[in-house]
Amino acid sequence: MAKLFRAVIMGPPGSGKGTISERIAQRFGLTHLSSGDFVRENIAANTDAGVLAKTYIERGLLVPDHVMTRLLLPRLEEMTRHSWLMDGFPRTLAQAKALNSTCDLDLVISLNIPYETLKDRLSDRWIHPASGRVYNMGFNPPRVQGRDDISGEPLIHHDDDKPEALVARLRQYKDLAKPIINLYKSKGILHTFSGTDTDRIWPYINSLLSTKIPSTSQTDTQRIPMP
Ligand SMILES: Nc1ncnc2c1ncn2[C@@H]1O[C@H](COP(=O)(O)OP(=O)(O)OP(=O)(O)O)[C@@H](O)[C@H]1O
Ligand SMILES: Nc1nc2c(ncn2[C@@H]2O[C@H](COP(=O)(O)OP(=O)(O)O)[C@@H](O)[C@H]2O)c(=O)[nH]1
Repeated sequence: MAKLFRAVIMGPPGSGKGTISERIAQRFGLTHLSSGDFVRENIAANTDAGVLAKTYIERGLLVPDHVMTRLLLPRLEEMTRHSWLMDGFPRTLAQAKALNSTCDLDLVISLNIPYETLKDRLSDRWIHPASGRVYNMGFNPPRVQGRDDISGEPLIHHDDDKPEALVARLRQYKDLAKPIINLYKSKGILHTFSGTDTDRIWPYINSLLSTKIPSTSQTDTQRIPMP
């Protein structure tokens, strides 16, 4: 069997983690794991961890580390036969250390996007809450305005994505991400990409991954929903 590939994508809110993760998943056959989607699935399924997580999300807070690690790490341990890309985790140094003790990461992508760009993108971000599908009125608009392409259900705009909330979210990201980025830098697995357009950053990420992911694993792996 080809060597498995494990990667993490980091970046501030609106930096394109979800958009780029989808492209990577399609191009390289990695399973895209999103911590936010996973939390939402647990909330919908009313699991103990989901019920607890909801109380934090409703207050606009991060879910505590012990809840996140309890939710995610057992799932990762089960994914022994799949290459994956994790989006949204780790968000704290404690989470990064817990992840370290579960698996050896091959690569970390860090997105470095100017504040003005984030502000513009998020003020135009529309989400289908049930699936987590994301649209942007200029960049990837839905086929029917205000409606999800697949389900036809209404799209929503999060209060969190308004410019007033963004400054605080960005500050929190910077504070929490700094030690994580330093950790991955010291391990020699950090790759940072800067710019204002996903379409311009993508070719660099694509060529980096082409050198790292053996071609056999690109065909051996398949996309599966998270167990
Ligand atoms: N690794 C994590 N640690 C703590 N809380 C998390 C983590 N991942 C997700 N969450 C919780 O789930 C919520 C939704 O996560 P998700 O990543 O979808 O959206 P977000 O925080 O708006 O991020 P972004 O704007 O970067 O896409 C977060 O706001 C947070 O409360
Ligand atoms: N205008 C524009 N919007 C983009 C670009 N890349 C992503 N987006 C949109 O910006 C928003 C944030 O992207 P997303 O992938 O959700 O970022 P995340 O918060 O880091 O996961 C979404 O509405 C995307 O559709 C880009 O290059 N230009």
